[in-house]
Formats: sequence, structure tokens, C-alpha cells
Amino acid sequence: MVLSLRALTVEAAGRALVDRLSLDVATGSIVGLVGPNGSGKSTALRCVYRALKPTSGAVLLDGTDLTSLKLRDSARSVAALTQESHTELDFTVEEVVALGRAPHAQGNHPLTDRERELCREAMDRLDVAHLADRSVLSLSGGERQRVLVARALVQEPRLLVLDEPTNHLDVRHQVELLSFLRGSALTVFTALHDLNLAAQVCDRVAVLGAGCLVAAGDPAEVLTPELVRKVFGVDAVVVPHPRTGLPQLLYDLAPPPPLPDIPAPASPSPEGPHT
Ligand SMILES: Nc1ncnc2c1ncn2[C@@H]1O[C@H](COP(=O)(O)OP(=O)(O)OP(=O)(O)O)[C@@H](O)[C@H]1O
Repeated sequence: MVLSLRALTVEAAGRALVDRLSLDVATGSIVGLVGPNGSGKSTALRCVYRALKPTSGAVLLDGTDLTSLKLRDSARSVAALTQESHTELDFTVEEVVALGRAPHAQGNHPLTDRERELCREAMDRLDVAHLADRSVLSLSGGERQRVLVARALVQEPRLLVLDEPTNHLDVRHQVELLSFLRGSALTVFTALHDLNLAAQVCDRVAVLGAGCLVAAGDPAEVLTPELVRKVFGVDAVVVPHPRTGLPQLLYDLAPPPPLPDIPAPASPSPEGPHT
């Protein structure tokens, strides 16, 4: 077991943004956190990478309460790609990726050969090696996102926390990133908006609605039309992927069906027509 959330609660402005969330992410598994805008996904993730202190409850890493670890120690274990991951300093891509080694650094020593190799591998993996000497300030949104994932990988974390990792990525880079995660032995806790990508990449999905856990489990069991209607207010049909059999949602963009024919009243009622 790597990550356990135990009755995690975050309160602000007089309400619970995350409400008694309990969840486990097993070693080597990928757990996706899905839910509507504002349902508390980023807030929950922030508690895991210690940008936010929960009001109550706990985040356990291999059974140890995160708050009992020094920040440097938890930074060695947990790498995060966040909505707030910034790259506004005029560093090159290579320098930003190398910063992933910072929690492991002993004083001001230069990177070892092994660490330089790690950085090269991560840049190749994320298709940013050709940008190594470019300033991160000059990158497109998707290129920057890939550099930040490479930085998180070179940290060699026990747990990778990703907040919308496919943001800005074109479909090829989305597929590359997710298939890499799928094929790796990494332990990943990720917020995802795309339910179809979540179904394909996650071992388990957890659905948040208004800060509360609505459902958690195997994507095929959880991502049902009933749940999508209840949580997102959207009609969908679920079809098995023709090659993998994994559930894929097809959303219904049609307007709601017309009301059944009701005989018109003989004369208009004083309140006007009922809808
Ligand atoms: N410091 C704060 N004070 C008050 N409300 C906050 C604070 N931080 C976040 N919120 C609110 O908490 C709710 C949950 O926000 P959060 O960013 O966790 O949602 P999310 O599920 O990640 O949303 P999205 O899908 O839009 O990224 C939102 O309604 C947000 O406005």
C-alpha cells in the first residue's frame, strides 16, 4: 500500500470542499479522481503533495502520516504535476528537468552520471529532448506540460500525483503519456476530466461529487450511464471498446426528449402553460 486517504476533510469559507474522503492507492496502481468542476479533486490532491493542510483526517504514505515526515523527505517520495506548476523562470528545459533531482541533492553537488542519464531518458520519454536548450518561457502549453512531467519522473517518486496531466496535450502526446503510465510500475494518483481516458488508463476510478466520494472501483463498474447522469447531469451510453473491451462513454448532445403529447386545455389556465 502506498497512499491512503483517511476521512480527509478540507473546510474553507464555511463549507467542506472535501468531505471525509477515504481512498487507497495500491503500489504500482493508477487511481483516477474524476468529478465535475469544483467537486474537490485538486483540493484533495493538494493535501497529498502538502500544498494544503487538511482540516481533519489524514494522508498516509506507506502507513506513515505525511505530517510526521519532514517536507524534504515527503518531497523525495511524492512528485506532483499540479495546476500551479510554474515555469516562469528563464531556465532551459534541461535545467527545469534537472530540478526534479533537487529533493535528492546533497549540498551543491553537480548531477551524477546516473542522474544525467535519468534526465535524458525522461526528456526522450516525454519527447522534449529536442527542446533541451530552449528557454521554458518560449514553449507551447503542451511542450511545457511534457517538460513538467519529465521533471516529476526524474524525481523517482514512490507516488506520482498528477492534476489533469493531459491538459494542453494533443491526442498523440495524451496517448503517449497515458500508455507510458500504463506500462510503467509507477504508483499514480491523478485527477482526470476525460472519463474515457480514465477508463482506459486507471485500475480504479474514484468519483467525487461536491467533495464527497460518490463511487470508487473498477472503471467498468463505476462509469455507468446512471452515475454519469447523477453526478454530471449528462446522458451517455456506455459501449465496450472494440479492441480492449474497456468502457467508453458516448455522450448524448441532443436536447432533452420532447414531453409526451398532452391534450391542450380548452382554455388557457390563469398561470399560463405548465412546462
Ligand atoms: N481557498 C478557498 N476558499 C474557498 N473556496 C475554495 C478555496 N479553494 C477552492 N475552493 C473551492 O472549492 C471547490 C473545489 O475546488 P477544486 O479546485 O478542488 O475543484 P476541482 O474538482 O479540482 O475542479 P476543476 O475540475 O474545475 O479543476 C471549488 O468550488 C472552489 O471554488
